[in-house]
Amino acid sequence: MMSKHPLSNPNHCQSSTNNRFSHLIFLSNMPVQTSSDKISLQHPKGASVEILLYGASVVSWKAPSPNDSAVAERLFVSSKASLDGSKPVRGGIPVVFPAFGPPTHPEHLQLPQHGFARSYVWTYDSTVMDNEAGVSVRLLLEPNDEIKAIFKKAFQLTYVVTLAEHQLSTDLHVTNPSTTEVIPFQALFHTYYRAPSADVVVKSLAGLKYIDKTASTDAERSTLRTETRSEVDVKQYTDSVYEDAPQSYEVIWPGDGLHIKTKNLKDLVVWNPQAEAGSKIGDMEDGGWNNYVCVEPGHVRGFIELQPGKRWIGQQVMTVVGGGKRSS
Ligand SMILES: O=P(O)(O)OC[C@H]1O[C@@H](O)[C@H](O)[C@@H](O)[C@@H]1O
Repeated sequence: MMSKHPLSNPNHCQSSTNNRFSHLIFLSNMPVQTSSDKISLQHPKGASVEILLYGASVVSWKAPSPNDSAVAERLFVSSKASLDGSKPVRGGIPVVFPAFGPPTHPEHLQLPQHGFARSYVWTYDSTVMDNEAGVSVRLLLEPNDEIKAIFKKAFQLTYVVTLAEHQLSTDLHVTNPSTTEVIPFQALFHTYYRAPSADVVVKSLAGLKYIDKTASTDAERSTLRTETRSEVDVKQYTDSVYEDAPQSYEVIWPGDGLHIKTKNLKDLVVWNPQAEAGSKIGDMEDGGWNNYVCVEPGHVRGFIELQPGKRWIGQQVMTVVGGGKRSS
């Protein structure tokens, strides 16, 4: 019996659908395609997603606008990004775990910047949902010998990517299989939205405390400031970490926009290097900073201490609202 709405039931698979017509439609559209290095999801109303197994990196999200149904790419990936697994992808949605930025926790000191989740090959686990409401897949990352050499904790990471008509959700599940040890970690979705950086603003940050990582001294970088702007722009080099944020934001520019909702991701990073810092990034295309804003929900101020046997889930839900339509 199908008692739940399909989107609320992640175990509702194509094989269990009782609608033989939608089954036929989905078979002909091939909603989930997997290859040795990539997973592609296709929604019948035109949206699509591509996920590299390397880093579980979402490298494309195309979705129609509710205004005019025109399907457009919603994410920015630098034309100089390496997509061959040789380094983390410059763009899309890299997964940051278990450390944000240069590692600071004593148990993270051997980790690279932003941790290791974005630079190892994940495995495709299953298709968790495949119906008219959405298409969803699950990927897994468990410790391999290289990870064990730099991070001593047992863990399992599960990543669920769900595509709906105007919406993309990413859920990171961190499981602690140990019976004795705690896992200290930070996590963040490093989402690069394709948007004109001269015009885009991020709303719902006024009144929040934040640190400004562009400041020139350590003392200034760690000073807690208060955001006074109701619309935060990135016309200048911006690298701000907001804490205890409302977990509901708008990223808007003339004619288009997105709404972002998160769970268990109390902090928000807004980053755009502009030419000042962007020209020093080797895999950033020339002028690439004009074409995106990173709005990155995470838990990065302080650490989550995941107790033995427990699971933590962090989620971001991104919805295209188009121009002229704003959530309240
Ligand atoms: O070059 P990376 O490691 O992908 O990091 C890019 C940026 O990522 C942001 O999340 C950080 O706040 C910035 O400080 C950093 O420069």
